[in-house]
Amino acid sequence: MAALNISGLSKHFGTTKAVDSATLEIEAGQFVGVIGRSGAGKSTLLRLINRLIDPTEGSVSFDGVDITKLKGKALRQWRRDCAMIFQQFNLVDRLDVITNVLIGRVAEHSILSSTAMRFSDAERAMAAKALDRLDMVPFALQRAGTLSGGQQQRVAIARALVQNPRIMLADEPIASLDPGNATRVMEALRTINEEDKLTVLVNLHTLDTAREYCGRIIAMRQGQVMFDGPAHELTDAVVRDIYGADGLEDFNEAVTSTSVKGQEPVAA
Ligand SMILES: Nc1ncnc2c1ncn2[C@@H]1O[C@H](COP(=O)(O)OP(=O)(O)OP(=O)(O)O)[C@@H](O)[C@H]1O
Repeated sequence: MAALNISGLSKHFGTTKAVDSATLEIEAGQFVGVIGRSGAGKSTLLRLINRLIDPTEGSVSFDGVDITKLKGKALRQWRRDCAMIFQQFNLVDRLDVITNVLIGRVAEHSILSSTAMRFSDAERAMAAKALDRLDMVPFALQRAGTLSGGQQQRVAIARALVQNPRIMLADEPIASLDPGNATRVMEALRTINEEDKLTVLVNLHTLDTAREYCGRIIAMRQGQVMFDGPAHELTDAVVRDIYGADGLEDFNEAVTSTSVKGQEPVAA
């Protein structure tokens, strides 16, 4: 049985079908890229999986458990199992890096101990190990707000790792980064996928990145899954079929637009 089974999943916002009857099976340990233009439904799909939102129709199950039906403690446990990386990192700028990573452990604590930021030595060791995997130990005591975007995203990945997740979801994790930092973040996700055999589902605007890192690509358009297969099968011709003549240019434009935040694109 696949680790993640998505069946007839839909989410409507008024008349907008953000996700429209998606059916997907994702095996444990896969590195899956979800691509599509802005508004295609990629974020909504991830938010349905981690239960930030509830579906209009359909189900999502993980290892045979229907997570769309979870409530209370079981739902909180699922949110811990299902780590989420966001485009804007969501770190606490004024706190140092190691404390931001330890926030990934807060769900394991009582309200009192988490408010007081009391963490065990074992948890501190876990946070240090996660930072080490992301080459961020030298920054452990620096305030998160002083780091570059790429460094902040690596801290966010470390924070996700200390949750001991069973699946990692990343919603456009490199959309705000220059190409060099984008590569480091994607490499970090790849290493985690390979070493921990952790299933990674990552939303991407850029086709080239998806082809380079993701063994499997899911292409969405207007809420629907238009392609689901190995990266090498998503040829330029298939992209044109799905997205029309402008499809490739759109995705290439997305590559350029991610690289303009004050930095020149790095030559290939
Ligand atoms: N909370 C909401 N209320 C109303 N409409 C929404 C809401 N969330 C998403 N939508 C709509 O659902 C559609 C899919 O949005 P979604 O954010 O999932 O797309 P996306 O592919 O992730 O786009 P982007 O790359 O811009 O993040 C869009 O038309 C969007 O406007």
